[in-house]
Order: sequence, then structure tokens, then C-alpha cells
Amino acid sequence: MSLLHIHGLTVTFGDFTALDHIDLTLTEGELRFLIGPNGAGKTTLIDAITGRTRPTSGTITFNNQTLNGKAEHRIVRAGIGRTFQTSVVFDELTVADNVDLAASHRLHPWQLLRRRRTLPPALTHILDRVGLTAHTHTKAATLSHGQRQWLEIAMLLAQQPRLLLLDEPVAGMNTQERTRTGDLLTEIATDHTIIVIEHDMDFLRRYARQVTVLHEGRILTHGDVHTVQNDPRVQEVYLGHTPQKATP
Ligand SMILES: Nc1ncnc2c1ncn2[C@@H]1O[C@H](COP(=O)(O)OP(=O)(O)OP(=O)(O)O)[C@@H](O)[C@H]1O
Repeated sequence: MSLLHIHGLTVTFGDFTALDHIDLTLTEGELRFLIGPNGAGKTTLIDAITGRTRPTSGTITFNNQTLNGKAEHRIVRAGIGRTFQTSVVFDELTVADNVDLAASHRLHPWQLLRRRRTLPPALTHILDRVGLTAHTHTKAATLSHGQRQWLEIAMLLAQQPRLLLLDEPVAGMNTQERTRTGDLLTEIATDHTIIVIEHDMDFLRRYARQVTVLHEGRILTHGDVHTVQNDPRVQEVYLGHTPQKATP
């Protein structure tokens, strides 16, 4: 079943066309990687889906609702959550408080007034899922880079999204953290739909299933990792030339 359907999406900034008639359909449970060289339009696409940037034309439909013109917070409520390239974690709060705060937009005001002494089971489960249970009462400021990224994912999950949009989740991570993140995304995709923007090709080869390639605001190609990697147009966009076949 299609969860997200984008048709003819165009975004212009003045005379500049950042997205040019994008068509994209995502089915429930997909783990889709979105790649493309700098300036291809990846962030603009995520911004348009989440209501941060207004489309110039085209339609975005999520779970049979049209998102065009909806405010960002209403799109979050509709079930779409995103991470940003810059952190949204509150350093002075504990891991538990950050997750609790992220979940609070779904709470009734009287629930907020009665501040909770212990995390509700759903949030404890989320911390367990991202591997931060041992750090429940740790101040976010003291977390490692990887743990901080996982906290951001936990904060997203606390908002109960059906679709997660992750912007370069393994940027700056070491090998171990990348592996942990890849496994985590694979596990989260068992009951969520995910779009990941990622530049890291090793990570892509290991964890991507379907890949969409953007270039100069258009979809260059789409397919499984092997097909996309061997597409000469993709190699040209990334390398600036089509690699020559080795002579026998
Ligand atoms: N608010 C804006 N005003 C004018 N131009 C913009 C604006 N936002 C993005 N652009 C331009 O749109 C193009 C696409 O930008 P975008 O950030 O979506 O690319 P990207 O694929 O995410 O690149 P990167 O990998 O470098 O983050 C770029 O040329 C960028 O300069």
C-alpha cells in the first residue's frame, strides 16, 4: 500500500528550480535511501514533505491526506518525523527528559502538569530499542556523538511517526557506530517507513534496499543498490565521468 505519494513536485526559489517535477511513491515499510551530489535537492525534498518549504506546484499525499499547505506541526501530527543536520537535543536535560519532551506534543495538558516521575513503558521501550537504557538518567551533554544521534532517533520515535526522514544519520560516526545505526534502521523499518539521506557509499551498499538518485532537482534513477551503482549515469554524476571498462 502506498503511504507517501508525490506527484509533479516542483520547488523554485526565485528563478532557480531546486526540484523539477518529482514523482515518488513510497510503500509502507520501505527503507528508502535518497542520494545525490551536493545541491541535488535532497534537503529541499524533505523540507517540502515536512512543510518547511512550500511547493511551487505538484501534490504530496501521505496516508491519503494532501499535505500541501499544511503547517509543520500538523504534518508531525499526521505521522511524519524528521531529523535535521543540526541537533535538536537539549544538552542540559537527561536522555529520559529529552524523550519525554519529544513525546509531550501528543499529551493532554493535564498530563503535562502532572510531571511524570518515571518514563511510561512506551518510552522505556524506545530507549531500549535504540540502546540507551543504561543512559536513561545521563545528561545529554555527556553522550558520545553516536549516542546523541540515537537519542535523536528515539525522540523521533517518541512522536509516533509512521514515516521517518533521516538526514545523514551516520555523519561523523566511527565504524562501530555506523554498524549499530545500520542495524537500528533495519530494525526500525520493521514497523516504520524510512527515507534516509546519506552520502556514505559503504553504508549504502550494506544497508540500502531501494535507492532513489536525485541530480539537479530531478530523479536520475531509482532501483536496488546493485542496479543504481552500476548505472553509468550515476557514476558520471558522482565521478564526473563514466569509468572505462578495464581492457582485457
Ligand atoms: N532557501 C533557498 N533559497 C535559494 N536557494 C536554495 C534554498 N534552499 C536550497 N537552495 C538551493 O537549492 C539547491 C538544492 O539544495 P539542497 O539543500 O536541497 O541540496 P542537497 O541535495 O540537500 O545538497 P547537500 O548534499 O549539499 O545538502 C541548491 O543549489 C541550493 O543552493
